[in-house]
Amino acid sequence: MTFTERLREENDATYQAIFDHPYVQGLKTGHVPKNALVHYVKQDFEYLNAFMRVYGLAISKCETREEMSLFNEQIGFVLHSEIHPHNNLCEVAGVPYEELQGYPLAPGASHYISHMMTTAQQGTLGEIVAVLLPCPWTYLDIGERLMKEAAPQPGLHPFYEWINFYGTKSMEGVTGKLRSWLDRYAETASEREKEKMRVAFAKSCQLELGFWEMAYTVEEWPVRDAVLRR
Ligand SMILES: Cc1ncc(CN)c(N)n1
Repeated sequence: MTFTERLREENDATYQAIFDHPYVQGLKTGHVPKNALVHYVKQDFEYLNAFMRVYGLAISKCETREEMSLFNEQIGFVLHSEIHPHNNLCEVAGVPYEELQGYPLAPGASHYISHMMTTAQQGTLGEIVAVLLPCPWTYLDIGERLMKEAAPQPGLHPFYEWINFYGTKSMEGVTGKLRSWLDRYAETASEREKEKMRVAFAKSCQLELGFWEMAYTVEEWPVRDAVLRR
């Protein structure tokens, strides 16, 4: 069993809880409340900005051009492709995408971003890849399962574009590349470093689940106006 196969097995319960979450099930049935769609896009726009910053920090630790190119490509993917699923959610909500950008982070998004940033600043490249991998991998899992279970048709299912984006090839490429790099890093990592990778990966999986919950419950800070914008 490879290192990443083991990570997937160890976190299977979290993957399943993500798929069973009412937000994800709402994407399947075509019924997600408008305020949950809006909250998700506001928070995910900021999350993906942070994700690109983490790729930037990873590049600062790369030894080879091959590694630099991997992270550089992924920044391009987030910038130019991952806007499509956001646009789908905005269309269903009936709100222009531009109106949902630049909002303060809710607690769930803030926690996840802090976890990625701390790992990016303090960790090795292997730990950084481990902290990032659940992002594409859990969405690939959701997308593939929704493609099978909802079998959405263009023009008939409101979230067809979203499901089609994550359920087809787009996430497979990035997930496969990050997995093979992580397996490679794990081959030469010490037991202590591998343990840190396992913890970083598991925590990101949990925070993926927390992100859906944050969006579904439209989570805000307890005293909303007391929080600074960023
Ligand atoms: C929180 C989160 N996780 C994963 C993805 C898919 N890249 C996303 N857009 N947002």
